[in-house]
Amino acid sequence: MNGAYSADQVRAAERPALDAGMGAVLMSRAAFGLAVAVQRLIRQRRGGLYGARAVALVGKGNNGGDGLWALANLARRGVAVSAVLVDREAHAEGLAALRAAGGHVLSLPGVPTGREYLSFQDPQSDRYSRPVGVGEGVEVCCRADVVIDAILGTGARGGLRGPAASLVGALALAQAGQDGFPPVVACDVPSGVDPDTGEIHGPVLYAELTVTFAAAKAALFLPPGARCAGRVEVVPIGVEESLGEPVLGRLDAGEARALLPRPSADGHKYTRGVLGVVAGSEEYPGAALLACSAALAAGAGMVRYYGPASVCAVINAVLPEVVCHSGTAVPEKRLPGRVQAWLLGSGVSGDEQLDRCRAALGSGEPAVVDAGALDLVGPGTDRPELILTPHAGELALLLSRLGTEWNREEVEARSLAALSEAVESTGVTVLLKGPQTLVRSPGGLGYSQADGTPWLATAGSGDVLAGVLGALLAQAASAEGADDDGRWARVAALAAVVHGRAGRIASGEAAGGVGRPLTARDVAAAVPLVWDDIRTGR
Ligand SMILES: NC(=O)C1=CN([C@@H]2O[C@H](COP(=O)(O)OP(=O)(O)OC[C@H]3O[C@@H](n4cnc5c(N)ncnc54)[C@H](OP(=O)(O)O)[C@@H]3O)[C@@H](O)[C@H]2O)[C@@H](O)CC1
Ligand SMILES: Nc1ncnc2c1ncn2[C@@H]1O[C@H](COP(=O)(O)OP(=O)(O)O)[C@@H](O)[C@H]1O
Ligand SMILES: [K+]
Repeated sequence: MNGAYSADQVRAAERPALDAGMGAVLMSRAAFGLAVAVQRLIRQRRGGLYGARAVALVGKGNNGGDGLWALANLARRGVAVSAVLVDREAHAEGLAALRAAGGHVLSLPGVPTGREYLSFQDPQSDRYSRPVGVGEGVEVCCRADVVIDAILGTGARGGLRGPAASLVGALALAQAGQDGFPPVVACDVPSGVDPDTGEIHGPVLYAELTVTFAAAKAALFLPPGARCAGRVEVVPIGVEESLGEPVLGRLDAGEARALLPRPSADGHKYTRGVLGVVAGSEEYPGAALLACSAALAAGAGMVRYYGPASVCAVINAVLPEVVCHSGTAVPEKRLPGRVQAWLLGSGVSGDEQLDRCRAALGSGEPAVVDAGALDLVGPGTDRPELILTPHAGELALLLSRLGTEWNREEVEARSLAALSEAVESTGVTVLLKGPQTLVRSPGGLGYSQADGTPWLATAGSGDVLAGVLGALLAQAASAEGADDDGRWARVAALAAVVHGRAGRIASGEAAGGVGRPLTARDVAAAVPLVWDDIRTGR
């Protein structure tokens, strides 16, 4: 499984090699991987390396060291390279290598002393270091074919400070306002992003590519930092065996393919999983229709729908396969008919539908708890087999109801903290929807999936996800074995894969297209195609 690791885990994995005096070897592997990725990017854009310009923003630590060694490598291949030092120290060997390869060294003014244009403090080679102000630093970057962001890596604490913050702030403005701003390649993690939480404090550049070493850092899987990282390429440096368990997993195509349920030769509809759906209402019948069609499309053996007679009529006019029950729920009683799992809450409104949700929750089967039913889950519920599916706004409301005030923006800025708080307070599994879908269950491994497309941000898309997850949950609950602690988070992550890939099929991106608008119905219709699409393990 693809996994993401904390800075401490990566440091611990590197420790034996560092103790054995192999620090320079690890750095040369990292820098070589970075240089190769930058060369590829330059070739794609210009056809060749000769005459190309690369600039690296260089911090004081080993992240800056990687950037300096990578520039030296690029210089030997004909690229005109410059380092902009943003701190008053820099990795000494990396700097010497860059100078030996003919690279230029520029340094920002040292802000704290108040002395203007303080040149880089290196007595042996001062003459090679040209002081530049922030404005010139920006110009140098704008003229480059690629900008390497090597200010901070796993040693970052808090947002960028001092001269680095001034330069990156000005560059971020240029990047936001200028079409021709060169692509940024982040070294290990985008500087200014917390490597463990993905939180952003202060200015940050949006990378087209992040070249990360040994393994992805957690920030590359976590919003909002992950949105600054672009494509992520992992460069092995020889310490991977010592990494242990990741803090966040990500199902790849091969794993998802192995997990997708398939009927056994002697299976029947009940062994394939019966899903009970309490969704929609007279006000929002569409949510029920979308959830039921997605559940059928994701392979449920049977879908039973519970709701008002008028919604049953709408559903059966379009989906005759669905078995509808329009009787009202008797408090404290089970709803009629056996099911293996529930989908509750998408588009529900009114007391009758909420009573049905309560009855279903009381039955003890696993359940997807969406939208209107989220209010029924309280602190200390302690049922990992309940999977909540809020988006950021709904999670903020849930957390506020549980006792800590959050708003949507805060959840988006600190999504891992918000998710963890919800899981710890309720004791249930939570899937947080968004460009990266995050999943966590009590005590279990978390997942971050990024399989979709922004075209999925369309009304009803969440109802389709809930339907897919309900069907996969019913199939998982009816399957024998596989009753480990991680199964609820895993099935939720799998649903995010199916939903995301169905979105990419519906938008044309899975077939190599640039993307086109889609409707939630298109996504539901594409769900069965995921079983084919994923077979090649792409
Ligand atoms: N170890 C290895 O073998 C390998 C490591 N590798 C590479 O090393 C990177 C980790 O290097 P690192 O540990 O030197 O930390 P790094 O991220 O460069 O920060 C350096 C210094 O910056 C400072 N600083 C902190 N926060 C700040 C802020 N907000 N704003 C401004 N300054 C701030 C802080 O200094 P302080 O402020 O505490 O004096 C800190 O000490 C890793 O990401 C990878 O690229 C690879 O080559 C593979 C082999
Ligand atoms: N920018 C994006 N990139 C990829 N997927 C997205 C993006 N924005 C939203 N999504 C996905 O689209 C779905 C939207 O769900 P939701 O917000 O509940 O919509 P609705 O309530 O309209 O059904 C979620 O599965 C979410 O992960
Ligand atoms: K960096």
